[in-house]
Amino acid sequence: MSSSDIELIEAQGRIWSYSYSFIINKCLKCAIQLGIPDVIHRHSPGPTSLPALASALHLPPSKHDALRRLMRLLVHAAFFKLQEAEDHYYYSLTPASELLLLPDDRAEAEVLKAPPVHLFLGTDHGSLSAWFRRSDGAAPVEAVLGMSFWDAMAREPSLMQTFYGAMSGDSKLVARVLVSDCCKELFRGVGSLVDVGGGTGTMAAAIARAYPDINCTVFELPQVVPDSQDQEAIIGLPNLQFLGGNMFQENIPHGDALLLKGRRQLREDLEKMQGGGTAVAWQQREIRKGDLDRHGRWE
Ligand SMILES: C[S@@+](CC[C@H](N)C(=O)[O-])C[C@H]1O[C@@H](n2cnc3c(N)ncnc32)[C@H](O)[C@@H]1O
Repeated sequence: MSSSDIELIEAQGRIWSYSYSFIINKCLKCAIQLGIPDVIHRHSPGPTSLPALASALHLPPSKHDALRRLMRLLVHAAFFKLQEAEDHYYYSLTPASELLLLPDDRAEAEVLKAPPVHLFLGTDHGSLSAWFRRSDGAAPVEAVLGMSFWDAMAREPSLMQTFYGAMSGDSKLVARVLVSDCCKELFRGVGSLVDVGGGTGTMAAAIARAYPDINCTVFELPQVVPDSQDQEAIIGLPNLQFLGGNMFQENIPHGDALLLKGRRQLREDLEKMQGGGTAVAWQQREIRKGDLDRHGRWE
């Protein structure tokens, strides 16, 4: 085989691989909808055999082999662990599938929560090629919904509750690391902090609680900001307040530190928009979740 053939085979494989990458998304959604993580969890501490899994899921025998294949793919994607013994398959959870357990089954239900996967898995975001042909400035999701994602969500209270609940769960985990001793240095000299797009205030509340001398502000879309009585009831910290506003239309309040959790692109957009001379000075300290991911510590 010539070297150009090898290149062609590799190129073909790449196309197949990316064309089929939607399968993992579909299989993950399917596993969540069938309740596979919860069934395996209830069988623990031992792993769950394939027949036990199929029977607990009430699947017809004609689908047992398809279940084995579904699990094989999800094992490959590290959502489950596989043990094989005497031609039998046994499955157990991994940290990723533990996060997918229903709240009642989750050991740390209050602390950990999966990202709102069901909102995104299998979602039809419309045709990206059609979006490229549009001359207006709408984001792809706006082109499909006819409004921003946030406005669409504001019309569906249950969706809002799910989304912000999940974001808050995610923040609890990150906040636990952020206020631990290893990150103390980050807060030295900070007298005020603004959590931009800070959701329902979980992260800012954790910081305000750990550092009573830091004055924390959550800057959020007005529809997300709880009313003042609720703020008192939910959080009740003297050094934490909410401010409603749109960061793309209004100045972000001044703070010694700006927190943009895990939002690199947003940070770049804001840098462009704010230019110089506004409330935000970008030499101010930032706390970025991505930095923790890359280096295992905060910069
Ligand atoms: C992905 S969520 C992150 C929430 C929170 N920072 C966290 O990490 O859990 C993005 C947040 O940005 C807020 N947001 C979106 N557009 C905004 C805007 N124009 N001005 C202020 N906040 C905005 C949303 O309401 C949402 O809470």
